[in-house]
Formats: sequence, structure tokens, C-alpha cells
Amino acid sequence: MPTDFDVIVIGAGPGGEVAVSRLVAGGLRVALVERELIGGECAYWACIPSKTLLRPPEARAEAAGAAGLSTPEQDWPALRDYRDYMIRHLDDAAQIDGYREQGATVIKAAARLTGRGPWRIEADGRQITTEHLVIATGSEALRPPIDGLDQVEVWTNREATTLREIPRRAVMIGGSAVGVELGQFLARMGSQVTIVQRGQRLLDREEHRLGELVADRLGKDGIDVRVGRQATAVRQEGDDTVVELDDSSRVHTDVMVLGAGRRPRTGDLGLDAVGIRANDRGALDVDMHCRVTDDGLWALGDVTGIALFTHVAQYQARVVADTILGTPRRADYTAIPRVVFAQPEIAAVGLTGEQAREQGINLATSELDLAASLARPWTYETEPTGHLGLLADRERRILVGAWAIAPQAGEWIHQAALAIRAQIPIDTLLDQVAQFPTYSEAYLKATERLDL
Ligand SMILES: Cc1cc2nc3c(=O)[nH]c(=O)nc-3n(C[C@H](O)[C@H](O)[C@H](O)COP(=O)(O)OP(=O)(O)OC[C@H]3O[C@@H](n4cnc5c(N)ncnc54)[C@H](O)[C@@H]3O)c2cc1C
Ligand SMILES: NC(=O)c1ccc[n+]([C@@H]2O[C@H](COP(=O)([O-])OP(=O)(O)OC[C@H]3O[C@@H](n4cnc5c(N)ncnc54)[C@H](O)[C@@H]3O)[C@@H](O)[C@H]2O)c1
Repeated sequence: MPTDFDVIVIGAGPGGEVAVSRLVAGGLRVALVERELIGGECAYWACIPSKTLLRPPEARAEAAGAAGLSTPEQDWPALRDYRDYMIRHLDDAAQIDGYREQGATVIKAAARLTGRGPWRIEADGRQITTEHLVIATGSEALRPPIDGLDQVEVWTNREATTLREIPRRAVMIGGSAVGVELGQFLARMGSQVTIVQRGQRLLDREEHRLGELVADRLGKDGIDVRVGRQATAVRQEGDDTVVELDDSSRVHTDVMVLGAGRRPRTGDLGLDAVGIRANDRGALDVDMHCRVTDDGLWALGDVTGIALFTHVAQYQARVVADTILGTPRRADYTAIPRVVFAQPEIAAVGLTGEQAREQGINLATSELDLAASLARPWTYETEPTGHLGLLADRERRILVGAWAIAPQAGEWIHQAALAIRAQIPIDTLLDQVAQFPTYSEAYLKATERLDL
């Protein structure tokens, strides 16, 4: 049966965008359906504004730590204007034109699935059919079960990244990527910040040691870090929002910011109408090609719940597009970098010690204090800190994981990512030569310390 399109992509976040461009370049008839803004969460309310906001406080702290420099002044209105420029003033007109020029049909409307065999969706009052349907609808902030949450003003990542004024006080619910990045940003801009973290450590999915080191750094920013704690209730008392914790303590604040995880956006897609079920976390389960079903339903990005990063959404988009275009690819998630853009940067890749032991790996680990071992930290800043940790498989003699907290760790963690992904033999790593004086020299020293 002829269809209106070869592929319809629902959702124009970074995942949907890459899929569309690749599929159009491959000569297919493609429609992109987006109900808000082309660019998705990442471009307007997540990665781009948060990294834009974090950079000046990072540069300021780095300047303060470089010999002979004074601390630069912070200019919030100028930073706010640049943030607004970077999020395109929440206007996607140029993006719509861009995709139309590429040859895609762009429909600005919410899509719902209405039929199968062929796939049919309803958008903007129209029914359209397609051979392949790609769901790339992303995720939204999870609202934890806290009494009174609906009665007070709460910021999700959207309000936090588009903020106009710096609040005097902020309570972050959740102490992982969102809580750490936005918590440090607010603290550096002068807010009094409390992080309430349910897990026993900050960044509780990462190596235990990293959580301790991060808590230490955030403590130096004056952030009140409460681990192993949850908010149970929240209420308004005059001008104050009062957050009650499970140890009966109370924190008075001006805003409460949610960073307690994400929920895939599948609820209003009409999946029931076509006999598809999301899993119990609301995500769409996919196979290694990102297929939901064998008859042309695909999913990519946050909606799959696999690893909620833009680079993963874009990778899955390449896998989906190439597979649809006739060059099947399998997604391999073994060496996806995970960077938290705090100052200094926090980076990890591959397995944690706990995950490696669960997999029965005979594990060798090492940790390097960068200031005690390298020249670069001292040429970089007057009070250097930083650590690199490595995890290796003794039997296969390859790296299986790495973590770091140090300046620019988000850049040089990619060496570990490549070593893990390509299974570079430890003996090759022991023969590497890194430029002197760089942070990259840490890899040789940390590899030499592995008890293999
Ligand atoms: C504060 C914050 C900072 C982050 N920083 C980083 C970072 O630095 N690096 C990184 O890699 N990741 C970061 N992330 C994660 C990153 O934002 C996501 O992983 C990424 O946006 C996922 O892309 P996506 O394409 O799957 O979905 P999204 O970006 O969520 O886009 C999905 C799109 O689908 C649309 N949509 C949904 N339902 C429908 C429907 N029914 N019909 C039509 N359209 C629909 C939505 O409107 C949206 O535009 C951050 C997240 C947060 C919250
Ligand atoms: N730099 C980046 O790449 C970046 C930055 C921000 C966000 N992200 C992505 O966005 C996603 C969402 O980030 P996130 O930090 O919101 O979620 P997350 O799922 O990474 O972590 C949520 C944290 O909140 C804690 N938590 C959960 N419920 C809680 C409660 N009721 N009270 C207190 N603490 C609670 C958990 O212990 C956990 O540590 C992540 O998967 C991350 O990959 C990436």
C-alpha cells in the first residue's frame, strides 16, 4: 500500500534532528513532527543553556586560581543575554526553514499514533501514513512524591535554565547531573544552595569515590549537601518555601529545583491504539538496532530510557537511519562518556567497580592524585586538585572503566573512551607517550599503578 512518507519522525530533539537529516540525505521522503520547538529539550532548556550558564563562573574560578590574576567581575545581565541568544530566544523559525530546505516536511503539532499496517498518525487534524515511524519524543522532569508539591512554585530544568533573576536561596532535589551542575551554578552566582540527595552519595550511579570527591568540592562552594535524605513535604510560609526532609529537618528557600530524574514522554502518544506498551518506567524497549517492533516502529533518545544524553540520542539516530537506509548497525553502549560540567569537570566512561564485579570481571583498579604526580596541574592553577581512576580487566588486560575530576576532564576522558571501546591492550597503553605537561600524562601513570 503506498504511504504518504517513507519515514515520519516524531520529536525534533537532537535525536530526531539527526535522524531526519540523515534520512533525507539518503533520499527518503521524510516528515518531522514537533509540538514545541525544533531542537528539543537540549537546545532550549537543558544542555545548551546550562553549559552556557556554567562557563563564566568556571572561567572566573579558573582565573582566580591562576597565578597573578584577580577575580573577574560577574555580569549577570550580560550572561543572561548571551544565554537568551544561545537558546535562540525560544524561536525555531530558522530551524523550520532549514529542514524544509533540506527536503523534509515539517509539521508543528502534537502527533498521536492512530493505526498500524501501515503506520498512521494524526497531527494538526491530518491523518498521515508512513512505512517507518520513529519515536524520538524525549523525556520530562520527574515529579517526586512530595506532599504539597503542587501547591508551591517548583522549578524544573525549564525554569532553572531560563531563569531571569538569581534566587537568594535554592533547594535542589536530587544530587546527580542536574543537581550538581545547576546547584554549583546557582551557588557561584551567589545563591545559598542546599542539595537534598536520596542516594547515599552525590552522583550515586558513578564510582563511590567520585561522589565523595564531588561532595568535597561542592562543600568548598558553600553548598549544604545532604545525602541519604529525601524531601517529604513542602509548603509556603509567607515569602518562604519550606521543605521538610525525612530526618524532620526543614530548609527555608526561595525556590525548589527538581533534578530527581526524568520520565520518558510516551503517555500521550496513543500507544494503546496500536497495541504498543511502554515499560514500567514509561520507556520504549528497543533492540540493538533501536527497533520497537519488526514492522517499522523505531525509538531513539531519552524515550528509550537507555542513557539520557544528547550524544546517545544522536548515536541511536545514526543507527536507526543507517539501518532504515539498508546498512544495518548495532548500537554499542560500552564506552559512552558521561560528563558533568561542574568546575572542575567530572567525567566517567565504561563500567564502575560495582558493575564490573557484578559482571564477574577480575578487576584491577588504580587512582592517581594528579597534583602529586604531574606538572600540568601546577602550571594550570596555584592550588591544584584532581584525580583519575582506572579500572582494568586482569584477564583480558584491557581497560573497562575510567573516571576523573579535574580541569577539562570532559575532553581528555575521551582517550579512555577510545581505549575501552577499541579494547586497546594495556601493553600498548603502557607504551604511550603523552605531550608534557598535560593532564593526558595521567593515563600512563595511572596505568602503571594497576595491579595487573
Ligand atoms: C538540565 C539538563 C542538562 C543537560 N545537559 C546535557 C549535556 O550537557 N549533555 C548531554 O549529552 N545531555 C544533557 N542533558 C540530557 C539531554 O538534554 C537529553 O538526553 C536530550 O535532550 C535527549 O534528546 P531527545 O532527542 O531524545 O529528546 P528531547 O530533547 O527531549 O526532544 C524531544 C522532542 O519531542 C517533542 N515531542 C514530544 N512528544 C511529542 C509529540 N507527541 N508530538 C510531537 N512532538 C513531540 C518534544 O516537544 C521535544 O522537542 C541534559 C538534561 C537536562 C535536564
Ligand atoms: N552533563 C550532562 O550530560 C547532563 C547534565 C544534566 C542532566 N543530564 C541527563 O539528564 C538526566 C536527568 O538528570 P537528573 O540529575 O535529573 O537525574 P538522574 O536520574 O541522573 O539522578 C537523579 C538523582 O536524584 C536522586 N533522587 C531521586 N529521587 C529523589 C528524591 N525524591 N529526593 C532526593 N533525591 C532524589 C537520585 O538518588 C539520583 O541521584 C540524566 O540521566 C542525565 O544523563 C546530563
